[in-house]
Amino acid sequence: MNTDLDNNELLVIKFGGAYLCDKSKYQTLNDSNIDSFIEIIKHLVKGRFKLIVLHGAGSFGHHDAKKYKITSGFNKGEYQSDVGICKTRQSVLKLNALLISRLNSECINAVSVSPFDSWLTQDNKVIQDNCRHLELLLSMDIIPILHGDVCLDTKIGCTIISGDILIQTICEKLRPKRAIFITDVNGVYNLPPSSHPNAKLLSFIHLNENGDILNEQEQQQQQQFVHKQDSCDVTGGMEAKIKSAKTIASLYSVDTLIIGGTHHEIIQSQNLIQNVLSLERGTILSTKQL
Ligand SMILES: Nc1ncnc2c1ncn2[C@@H]1O[C@H](COP(=O)(O)OP(=O)(O)OP(=O)(O)O)[C@@H](O)[C@H]1O
Ligand SMILES: C=C(C)CCOP(=O)(O)O
Repeated sequence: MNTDLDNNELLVIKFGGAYLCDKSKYQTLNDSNIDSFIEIIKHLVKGRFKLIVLHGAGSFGHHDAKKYKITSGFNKGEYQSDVGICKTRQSVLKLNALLISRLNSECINAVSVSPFDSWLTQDNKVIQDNCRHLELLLSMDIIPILHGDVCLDTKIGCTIISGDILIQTICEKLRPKRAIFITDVNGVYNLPPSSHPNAKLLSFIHLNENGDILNEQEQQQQQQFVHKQDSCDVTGGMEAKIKSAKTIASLYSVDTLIIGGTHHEIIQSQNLIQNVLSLERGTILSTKQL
């Protein structure tokens, strides 16, 4: 079967758990943002983009993973990791099944491609992925839906693999036109926006090939970008997202956008980058001078 991809049509898009859920309340959805999730995907499909979609776990996963210390590795006696693995997976699969059933009911062909069965890490480094499955599904016009998940680890037994890490490997292997992170804030701010009402949105983070920030002001502010999250999160929050976005943009030369899910019109537009810059909504990370 011919699976040659026109990478110019491929978007890899991660919907954050903070956007889809209320992260502070166990297994609680954000219903209006789930409606928007469906609308955004519908429009992108209509716009003839090929899509790989990922979603975070939000309050369907982080709470269980934290309680059973899944990121500390397998320890049945001390952490009850055996119980924790089952509970965490049950939680995140609940969210995944719900999103897919909503998509399917809108006649969007989307299937679950859980990382748990096919990805492996060694001491938290990815050593096996399912990108070949993703390519085959794309050639069949089926949208693969991945999610942050429990991952078996050949050294420590088990860990959590975030959607922010999955998207890195996917971009490395499939080199899409663009990677998009959708979350509950407008983009990356110079200061944590929840505790700094006057924080400034950074529209463009210019990087060199090593992932170093080139714009002077943004470089100076780098240390202040993030703070410890208030919400329940085991995968590093915004800090991990910025790190992942920097890797994707610099090492794999894929222009990357971090944006709030309320900006539908921008996410769906063909002229995405220009709109983000001119309307000052969202943050673009790129090695090019845009
Ligand atoms: N400098 C910053 N710029 C933007 N957001 C920030 C910054 N520092 C901290 N944050 C916080 O990061 C949060 C989003 O990160 P988080 O990891 O929770 O998102 P997510 O990817 O949507 O969730 P999940 O990890 O469950 O998939 C925002 O709610 C925001 O308050
Ligand atoms: C906590 C679990 C199960 C996955 C976390 O994935 P993320 O929300 O994408 O960071």
